[in-house]
Amino acid sequence: MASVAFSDKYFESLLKLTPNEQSQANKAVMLFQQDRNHPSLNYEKLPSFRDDKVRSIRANQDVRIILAAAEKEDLYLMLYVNHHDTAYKWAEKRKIEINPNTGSLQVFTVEESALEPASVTQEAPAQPGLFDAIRDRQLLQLGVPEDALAVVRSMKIEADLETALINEQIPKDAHDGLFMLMAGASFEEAWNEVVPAAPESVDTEDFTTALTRPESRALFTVAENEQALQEVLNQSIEKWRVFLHPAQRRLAEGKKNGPVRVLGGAGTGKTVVAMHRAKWLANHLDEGDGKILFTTFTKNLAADIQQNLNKICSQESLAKIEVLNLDAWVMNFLKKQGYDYGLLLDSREEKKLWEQAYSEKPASLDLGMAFFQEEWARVVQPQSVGSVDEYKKASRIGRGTRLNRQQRVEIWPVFERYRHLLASNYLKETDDAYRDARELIENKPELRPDLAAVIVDEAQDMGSQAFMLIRALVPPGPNDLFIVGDGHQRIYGKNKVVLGQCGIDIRGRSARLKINYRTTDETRKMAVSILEGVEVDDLDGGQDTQKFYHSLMHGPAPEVRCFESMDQQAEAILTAIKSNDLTPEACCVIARTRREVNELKAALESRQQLCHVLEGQSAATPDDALNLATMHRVKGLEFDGVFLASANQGLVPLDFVVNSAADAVTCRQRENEERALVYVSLTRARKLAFVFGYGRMSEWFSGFAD
Ligand SMILES: Nc1ncnc2c1ncn2[C@@H]1O[C@H](COP(=O)(O)OP(=O)(O)OP(=O)(O)O)[C@@H](O)[C@H]1O
Repeated sequence: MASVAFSDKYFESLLKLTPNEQSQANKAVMLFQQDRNHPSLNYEKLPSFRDDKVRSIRANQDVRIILAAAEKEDLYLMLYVNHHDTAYKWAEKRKIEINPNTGSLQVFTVEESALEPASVTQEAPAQPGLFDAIRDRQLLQLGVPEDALAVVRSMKIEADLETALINEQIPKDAHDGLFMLMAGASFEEAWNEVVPAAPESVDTEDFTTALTRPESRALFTVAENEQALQEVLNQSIEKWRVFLHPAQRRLAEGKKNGPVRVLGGAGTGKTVVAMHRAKWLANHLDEGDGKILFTTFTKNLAADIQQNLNKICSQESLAKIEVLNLDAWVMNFLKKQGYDYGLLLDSREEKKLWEQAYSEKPASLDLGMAFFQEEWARVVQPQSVGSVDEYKKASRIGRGTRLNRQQRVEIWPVFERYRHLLASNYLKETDDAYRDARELIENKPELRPDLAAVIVDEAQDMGSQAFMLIRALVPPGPNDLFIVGDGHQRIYGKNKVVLGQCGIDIRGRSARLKINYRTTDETRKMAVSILEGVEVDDLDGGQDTQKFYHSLMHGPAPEVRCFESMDQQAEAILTAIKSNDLTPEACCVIARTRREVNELKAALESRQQLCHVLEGQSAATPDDALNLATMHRVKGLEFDGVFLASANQGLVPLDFVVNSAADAVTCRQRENEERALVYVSLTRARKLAFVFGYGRMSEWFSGFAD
């Protein structure tokens, strides 16, 4: 029986047809797989098609499917579907080839006269080309098809590269390398990134082998038999939409020799990769290997991930994956061992305990309560300091207030009292619970949960105790840990973790994702500019960078406006939703504090706008209701339209948080976290972002205001 493969473009075009036409197209493909010469299909090659392999079949009287045939291999690649004239026009200029250098399957347009590319700028001929410094041979090595060399050579400005991609004059995999060159990478850097496993030899007639390469699988889904074909056609729209980029696929699939760390800016598909990794592991685990724990920092994100996994995994795979935020996992585990403590999660209760402990402070030292809380969170807890002797020796690198040994001895009773208060109230901080669970497992290996692998999302918000526990959960070995995170999005005041110091050795197994699939480049740029100057870590003691982080989508730059009052701001939000053809339920109004969210809600409701505040694990947004949330709550989510609202002085950054820091170093850390919150908020936008304020606009946006 024939094998059928579908390109991403095929699904993209299929989704634009009516449901009836989609189902007719699906039926035609099913019939084609059984009997390609069935008379109703009218399988034919038109003389106007440039590529000899391109054919068409009928889905109904008007709709045509364009495909490429590798008849010797009984393999057919569905490329495009549309109404008759549009489909044929599309087919005329298409070429489908196996790239002789990279081995990937490429689909691209060849213009009538390749030397006269339609898309390039009309700049003066004297202007240098974007890729003048690169030889033809190098361009070919990066996967540029020979037929596209002329187009590449005629590119003068950044927009030319993008137009060529949009017009499909260069294949997607070749675009990646060209983009890196344009952004300043050397040829070697670009080549290592986009062709990390160059094939030794390529048979340009062997389509079956070409389809197995990650570069091709980023574009094609293969169905080898009838059942597989049914599955592909019946799968959810979400699945049709996401074709893993080769860089994502390489991470998600295959055996790894130990812990893997994946970094990447917002929207680069880290969670998607982590989910596909879970799926791959579940499909490749042997009987009796144990389960996969997929864990995150927040409960809400775990719930979202479970929902999305349900869409991409079979029931059998799902049964092998447990999705739970780490706090919940650790408390379940400890309760089963008879642990009698609750987690201290209520900040008011925490404050009460600190006020009592603070009474132990020596009168001779002028240190505020905030100092003790920070010292506890950044020194005592992460290093498991349990006695005054240990505290005398503890590392205080990065702390802004100096303390000599004698002073450490003098203030230790405050921490001792705090610990005592926790114990007498049957409370533990999360770090204590992580440590207790780890020690239990280390002392009694038979208690170690039956896990084959742990996948960690939002790793930047987890501290060293969390990672030491995670390390203890699975024995070191192949496929053990898969960790994804982004230091730019650290918003919960945690110390930077150094994985190597938690026994997690990621050397040689780390990667960085660079393409933002969610946000337009204009919004992304504004979000990144807020973080300018902030040093961001790579979770392992080094520095992260946003070099080559980009987005392929474009739109207007976020509109920044300051109004006279909250009321005017609310009115402007509603006007912007209407005038930009957005629906309220696909938008979110994001503010820094819960109180501000409530004020916005009142102002919007007084204008008869139904509102839906996202809190905890909220139910689905009702039709016509506008989402509202705090900056913390939108982590991991996405919306068509995002309103970063009440971006006023005093609120962004939140004065109270920044100014209550005990010293200059902590003050800077907190300000950086406030910047990260803005970065997270803006990068939730799929189509449009707005930054609105009233009274006095935040200084961070004064440069953008009109
Ligand atoms: N290869 C891809 N093709 C198309 N869409 C993709 C691809 N990878 C990811 N996406 C989409 O991009 C969006 C962002 O993905 P995801 O949430 O995994 O990113 P992330 O890096 O975890 O983001 P953040 O750190 O901001 O939460 C999602 O809508 C996802 O479906």
